Amino acid sequence: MSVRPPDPAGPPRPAPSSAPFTARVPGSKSITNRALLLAAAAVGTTRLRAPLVSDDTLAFRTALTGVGVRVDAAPHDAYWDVTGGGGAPAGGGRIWCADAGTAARFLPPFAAAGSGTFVFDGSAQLRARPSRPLTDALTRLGATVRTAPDGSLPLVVDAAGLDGGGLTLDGSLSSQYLSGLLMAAPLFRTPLVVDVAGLVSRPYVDMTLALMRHFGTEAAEGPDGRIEVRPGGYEAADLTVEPDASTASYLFAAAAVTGRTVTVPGLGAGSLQGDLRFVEVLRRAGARVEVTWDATTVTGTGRLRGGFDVDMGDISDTFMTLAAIAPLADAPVTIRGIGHARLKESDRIAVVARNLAACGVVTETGPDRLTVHPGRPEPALIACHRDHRIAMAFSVLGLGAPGVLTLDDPDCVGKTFPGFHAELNRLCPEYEPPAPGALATSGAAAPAPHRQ
Ligand SMILES: O=C(O)C1=C[C@@H](OP(=O)(O)O)[C@@H](O)[C@H](O)C1
Ligand SMILES: C=C(OP(=O)(O)O)C(=O)O
Repeated sequence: MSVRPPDPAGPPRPAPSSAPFTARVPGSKSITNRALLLAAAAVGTTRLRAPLVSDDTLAFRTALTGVGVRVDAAPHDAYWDVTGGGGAPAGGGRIWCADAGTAARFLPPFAAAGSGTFVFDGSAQLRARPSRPLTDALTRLGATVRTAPDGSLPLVVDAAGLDGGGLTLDGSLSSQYLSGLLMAAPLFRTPLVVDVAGLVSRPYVDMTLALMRHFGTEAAEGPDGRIEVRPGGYEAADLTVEPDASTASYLFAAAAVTGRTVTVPGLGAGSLQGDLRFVEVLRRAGARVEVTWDATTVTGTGRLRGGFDVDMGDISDTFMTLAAIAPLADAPVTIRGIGHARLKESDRIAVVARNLAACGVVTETGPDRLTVHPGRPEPALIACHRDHRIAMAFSVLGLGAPGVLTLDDPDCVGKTFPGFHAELNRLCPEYEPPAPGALATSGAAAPAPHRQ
């Protein structure tokens, strides 16, 4: 990736176009992977329109086809037809989760409700992420689960169906354990009642419950917060996947930083995704935001207002988008409630702080917070740590500080948005996408630095 610095000898760079830009944001990873699972468990064939096609969803789809689920893709992946088995998988298999947290947390409960021996593994990055709350919960429900000594991947599930019962679950590290258990629960022999403590990322659980309802199963949530799911299974139900709200955050932030107008159709007040609330944070930073039922538009001023403190615990995938552009604000910005973001593709608080420090920007961190001070970024090599969101967030910072930033691994965006660099270039022609294969991934042979 590269942003051409203005050439002092050349003609002045034209001001950013004020014409509204309609962004092409690919489908939601979280909706695609939930819908794949629910359709795989359902009776009948579900047409999943506009699915996300990226590393995480292809890993999830391959995992399901590997255990006997049929997925027929239309030309150019306009839709996937998923023919469910009307229950949990039988016969066992080896399941490669790659880097996908959703695969590692949603598929073991689904398998445990079936029969056979299932072996789950993933990349070194995924192995480093915690699974213990989920594997402990499955064991308490009667499953036979073997894990690495720290409770994480690789794990082996000897499945023979599951009874439900009462369960207390620690939700403070990730909400994905709860989502995985809830989606599998209609396939259990008896009702499951879950009492969850310290839940982070709550909007993702609401998305889980809404999609379960779409596929025909209603979970009951009591006033005490307990969630009950009765046996019953799922029915096929066609679905159009919304654009991904976390992905849209980079294009909205680019609008805020460069003074452009960006509209994302298909993503509005009717969205299932909590991460759309990121636009409220941009509003606090001075951008104009319009949310209709089915579209969202952000218009930037080219200047960012700081001096605020925001809890992003429910929408932590978007905290890096704010943190990376925060040096361009006129006063410090503090982001709180994001301790669990240390357990994702990278320790995101530490990695953001180190990359901002490399740019000469002052930050302060705590176990679950980050403060970013204003500063003009200096030339730096951004260490992505194979984290797609670090790469995308710092690319947007580069728009506000032309000529100074280099990503060590631009291709890691493929986890959720393979076309990211091309789309940012379509919005901001001054942004030069990296040439394919021009850069090595981190950890491989020394990358040829790519200047922004
Ligand atoms: O359920 C989901 O689809 C997700 C939940 C969130 O994880 P945590 O619950 O671990 O915060 C989010 O970060 C992840 O990208 C997707
Ligand atoms: C945390 C993320 O992914 P996952 O947990 O699904 O691997 C993410 O996409 O930012």
